[in-house]
Amino acid sequence: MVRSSKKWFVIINPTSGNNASKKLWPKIKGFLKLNKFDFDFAFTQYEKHSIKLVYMALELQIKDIICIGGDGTLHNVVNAIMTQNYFSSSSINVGVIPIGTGNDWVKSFNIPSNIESAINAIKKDTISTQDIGRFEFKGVGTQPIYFNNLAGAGFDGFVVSKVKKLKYLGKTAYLLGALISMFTFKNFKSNITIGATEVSGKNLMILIGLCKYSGGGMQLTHAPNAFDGMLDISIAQNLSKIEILKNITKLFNGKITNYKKVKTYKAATINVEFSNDTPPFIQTDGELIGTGDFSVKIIPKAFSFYS
Ligand SMILES: Nc1ncnc2c1ncn2[C@@H]1O[C@H](COP(=O)(O)OP(=O)(O)OP(=O)(O)O)[C@@H](O)[C@H]1O
Repeated sequence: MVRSSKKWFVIINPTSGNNASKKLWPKIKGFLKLNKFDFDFAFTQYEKHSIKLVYMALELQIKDIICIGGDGTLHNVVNAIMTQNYFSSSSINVGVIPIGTGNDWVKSFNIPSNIESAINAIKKDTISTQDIGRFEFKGVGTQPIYFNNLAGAGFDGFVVSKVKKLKYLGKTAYLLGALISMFTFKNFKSNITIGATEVSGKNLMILIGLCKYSGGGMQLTHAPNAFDGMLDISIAQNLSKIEILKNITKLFNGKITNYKKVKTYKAATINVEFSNDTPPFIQTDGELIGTGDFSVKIIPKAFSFYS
């Protein structure tokens, strides 16, 4: 049950799910009131605005946040939680009503996509606390970026750069993005250090996962576990276009990690240096973040959510 003294802050990204959040907000607001949630709310007005909104809620001592949007909105909420100085990150609790295009993170935890069921799940007051990835570009002095689902460099980042323009198509945007990218993407050279293991060579993509699904339901890492204090890493080596096409269904059923040119690892850290003149795109939780040499380390049990 929702504790009567609890105050909530609801963040709505009106653009997520092809503007579905905006359309559905009156209905969601009605359900929240019906279920006696005591809440304030705000719409995001620009990219990453949810970071400021979370800071604002925490300043008002509101530690229970409801995030209405897709993976990108949740990613920004997580980044706010990991960079604020008001409370320990794991003492802030986030409920998610998933109204995005991919909605990948919620799938790992069976958080319902139906609005009423998602609210009922939050009402149960059951909290889980998962690990978070801390991504940092090397030598450029930019702030770390935190991710709660998966980071990817190479083909994966390239697909995300294409998907942005295709999101009006809904979930098929990711598959179509992968097919389009296949023809133009070029494999890249890199030196990778995973824990104490060094791997050099030409690769299609490097995936660093915490949870099971990304790219609109693809399963690209071998044994992801968001609670084991480890990164679940896949390196897809020098696959040709034909090999990508032949294996495309395996991207969705989890069997891609059995393919001979896909190597999997578990480690608490990874360092990646690119030797191409044009290093590949990188994405975290489906958000394109740029390109360059980077490192990632795990932060165990840092993010709490209603499960
Ligand atoms: N008012 C706004 N105008 C434009 N962009 C916004 C606004 N508010 C948030 N955003 C941006 O919208 C982007 C996409 O949001 P989100 O990922 O939640 O939806 P989606 O792309 O439909 O879903 P998914 O990531 O699950 O496929 C995020 O990068 C976020 O920073």
